[in-house]
Amino acid sequence: MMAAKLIDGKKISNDIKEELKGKVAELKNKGITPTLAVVLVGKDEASKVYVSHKKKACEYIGIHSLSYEMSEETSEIELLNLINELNNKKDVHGILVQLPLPKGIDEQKVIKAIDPSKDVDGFHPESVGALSIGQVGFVSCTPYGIIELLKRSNIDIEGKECVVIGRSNIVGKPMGMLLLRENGTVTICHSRTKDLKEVTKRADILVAAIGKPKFVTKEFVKDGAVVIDVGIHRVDGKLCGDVDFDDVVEHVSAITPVPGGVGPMTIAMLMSNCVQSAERLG
Ligand SMILES: Nc1nc2c(c(=O)[nH]1)N[C@@H](CN(C=O)c1ccc(C(=O)N[C@@H](CCC(=O)O)C(=O)O)cc1)CN2
Repeated sequence: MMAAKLIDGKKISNDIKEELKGKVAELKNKGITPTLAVVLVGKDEASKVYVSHKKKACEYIGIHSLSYEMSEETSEIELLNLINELNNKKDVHGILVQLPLPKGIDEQKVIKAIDPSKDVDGFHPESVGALSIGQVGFVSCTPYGIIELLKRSNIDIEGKECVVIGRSNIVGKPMGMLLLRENGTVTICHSRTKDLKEVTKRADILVAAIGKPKFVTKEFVKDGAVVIDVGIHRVDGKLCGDVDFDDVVEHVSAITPVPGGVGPMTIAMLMSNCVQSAERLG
C-alpha cells in the first residue's frame, strides 16, 4: 500500500494560463494581439463544450478568438476554402479545427490544408515530422501537456521505462516521440500487443490512451509506477478514464485523475502553442 500523489492537471493548467497572461501582455505592448481561429463543424455535443472551453481560455489569457461555426451539411470544399482564407490572414496566428469532423469530410485532407506555421494543434504531417526529427514545430497539445504535467510534478523521464498504450496519431505516437526526446526508454503498445500486462508492468511511467473505460487495473501496473490517464468516458452518468483509478491508486506513486488530470492540460497547451505562434509570426 502506498500514498499516491495526485497530479493536479487543473492547478497546473491554471499556472500555465497565468504565465501566458504575462506573455500576451508583452506581445500586446509590441502591438501584436495573438489571434486564434476556432472552427467547429457540425453538432457534436462534446465538441461544442470543448470549443466553448477553448474560447473561454482565450478570453481569460487575452488571446483574441475568431469563431467559425459551420453546419453538419458543410462540404469538404467549403471547409477547405475557409482554411485557405484563414491561412492568408496575416492577423490570424493559429487555426484550430475541432475534431471529429462530420462523416464525408476527410480529416487528414483538412489537417493538411492548414498552414504548418499556424497549426497550433500540431496535427499537420509537417509538425509531426518535425517532432520526430527534433526540429521546431508545434507539438500535439495532449501529449505536450502530459510532458508538462510530469516536469512540473518533478517526475524525471530520463532513463525511465515509459510505456504508452495506444498508437493514435494525436496521442500515442507523438507521446512516444516526446518521451524519447526526454531520454525515456519508450515502448508503444496497442490492441495487437502480446502479453500486454507483462509489457505495461515494466513501466516506470505508464500512459493509458487506449480508449476503453477502466481498462488498466492493478494487474497492468508495477508497484510505485507513475500512471497518466488520457481517457475520458461517461459511464452511468459519471466521468472515468482508461484507468480503474480506485483499483490502482494504492499501488502507484503518482496518478492523474479524470476529470482534472490530462484534459485541462490539452487546452492550456493549445493556448501556449497559440502564444508561441504569435511570437514567431508577429
Ligand atoms: N482539434 C482538436 N480536436 C480534438 C482535440 C484536440 O486536441 N484538438 N482533443 C479532443 C477533445 N479536447 C479538445 O479539443 C478536450 C477533451 C477534454 C478536455 C477536458 O478538459 N476534459 C475534462 C473533462 C470534461 C468533461 O466534463 O467532459 C477533464 O478531463 O478534466 C479538454 C479538451 C478531441 N478533439
